[in-house]
Amino acid sequence: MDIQEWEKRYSTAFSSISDVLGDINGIFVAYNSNVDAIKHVTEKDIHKLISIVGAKAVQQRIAGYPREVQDPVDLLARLVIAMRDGKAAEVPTYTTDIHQWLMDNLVFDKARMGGQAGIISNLLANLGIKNVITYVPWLSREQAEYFVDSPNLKYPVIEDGVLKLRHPSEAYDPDQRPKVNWILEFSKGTKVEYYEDSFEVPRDNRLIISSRPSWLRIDMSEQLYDQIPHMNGVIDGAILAGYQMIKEKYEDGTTYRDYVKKAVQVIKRLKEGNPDMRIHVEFTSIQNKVIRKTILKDIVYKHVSSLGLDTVEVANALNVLGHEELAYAVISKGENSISALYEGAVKLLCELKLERVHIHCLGFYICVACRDFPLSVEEHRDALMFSSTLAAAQALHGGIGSLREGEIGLSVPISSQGHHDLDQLEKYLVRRDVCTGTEFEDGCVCALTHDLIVIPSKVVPDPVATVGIGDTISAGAFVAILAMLKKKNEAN
Ligand SMILES: Nc1ncnc2c1ncn2[C@@H]1O[C@H](COP(=O)(O)O)[C@@H](O)[C@H]1O
Ligand SMILES: O=P(O)(O)OC[C@H]1O[C@](O)(COP(=O)(O)O)[C@@H](O)[C@@H]1O
Ligand SMILES: [Mg+2]
Repeated sequence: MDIQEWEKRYSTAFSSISDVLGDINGIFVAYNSNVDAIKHVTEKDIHKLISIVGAKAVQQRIAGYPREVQDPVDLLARLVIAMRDGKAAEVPTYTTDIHQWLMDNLVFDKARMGGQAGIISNLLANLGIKNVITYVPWLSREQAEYFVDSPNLKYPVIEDGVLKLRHPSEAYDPDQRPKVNWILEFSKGTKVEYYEDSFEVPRDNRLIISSRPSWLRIDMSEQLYDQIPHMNGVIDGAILAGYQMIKEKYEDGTTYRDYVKKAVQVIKRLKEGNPDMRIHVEFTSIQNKVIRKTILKDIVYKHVSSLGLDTVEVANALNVLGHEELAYAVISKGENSISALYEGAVKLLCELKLERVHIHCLGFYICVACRDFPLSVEEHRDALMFSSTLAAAQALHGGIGSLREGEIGLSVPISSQGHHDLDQLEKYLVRRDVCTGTEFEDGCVCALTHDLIVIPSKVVPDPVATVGIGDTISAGAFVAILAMLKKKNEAN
């Protein structure tokens, strides 16, 4: 299908999804909200930082590929790697010294709502979903201020043993400290020269320095846990994220197993009374492989319906599931990478017993779904086009204040590179008899064991920021799916 025809489909999809979004009763979103301190790193900034810590030290540390930021050299090593590859990355830091060092040497441009759950909660409230029940285990006064001031955004509290839904500004813990992450955004074309090396940044992206203070827990009080089923009348689905925060061992003797068990119990409670409740997990960068594997095998497997990820995250997931070669093919830039992404998506769908896997890339999205999912491939495709429109609006303006503002994304052209990249996948699938070229043409393929939906996506050449676009895509598509399911159920 040519780009113009795709553009027409985009407009129709956006309006048909907009018409049904109001049918959703509500959605539960947990766990990670934080404050993002965003800094756009210029050539001058990066050279200044490298000269402070020493170019030779950075060069040596790059070889060690630090998976945690313990000092400024680790930080610079990971920043140079992310800028050199143009890849998104998130690295944890367990010390407040890094925050202080960045404050002293860089100073952020702006502070915004951060964390998948925080970003998604605000987005869905702004899109007008009737009840967005957001939950963060560390709701500080400062954090509460970053939630949109809207009556449909609610926080669960227990008052006299009864579940009440209040705005976060009426529910925060005054003794709780805020969690602040640093987002170091960089632009395509930025030139970096250091030691004996030099390069030009190939793509707009960012490095996230995720603060992990010792009080951080993916958890909820016993009382709230008991009351979860009372939310079931209000919500049609849940979006869960933030499991990357789980640590192998805690100072109090507990381990990741305790928190994984609790996380699974929460999902079970959410499904009590409504076993068909759909749960989406938004994946992210997880440096610790034990935790990454456990999240996939113990939380996602069998308990979750839908998974959203970017390219690097697909490779990371495949890697810990024992598909190292495929993981390597996914991140290699060659012609095989799009077919590897598709094969990877199918592996995740089958091995994790999911209903849908949505991979968002720059220029196209790939979604695989199980054959018996109660929506047609065309409906899945509408959800993807709706989400790509929102992503374009997010990249254009850095936020979406209403469904109307989301619609602005329609003015962003579909990526011709993404459209072209899909040709590689078509050739691969036709060669393997998965489908014919005609079947692939409109992005809807019914393969033997799964459905495959692909779309070329809209790409903003100079995004305001890249952080949070993936969350917007996955949440947008997932609520579109929930809305269409709701409509269908009501009609039956
Ligand atoms: N400039 C962009 N325009 C539209 N969409 C974009 C742009 N840059 C990135 N994206 C999309 O966002 C995800 C990033 O996902 P994360 O989970 O935040 O890494 C990327 O895959 C693109 O689909
Ligand atoms: O692991 P943490 O500390 O929750 O950090 C999550 C980080 O990811 C983000 O939610 C962004 O998500 P994406 O990487 O999907 O864009 C940031 O806002 C936040 O700082
Ligand atoms: Mg993401």
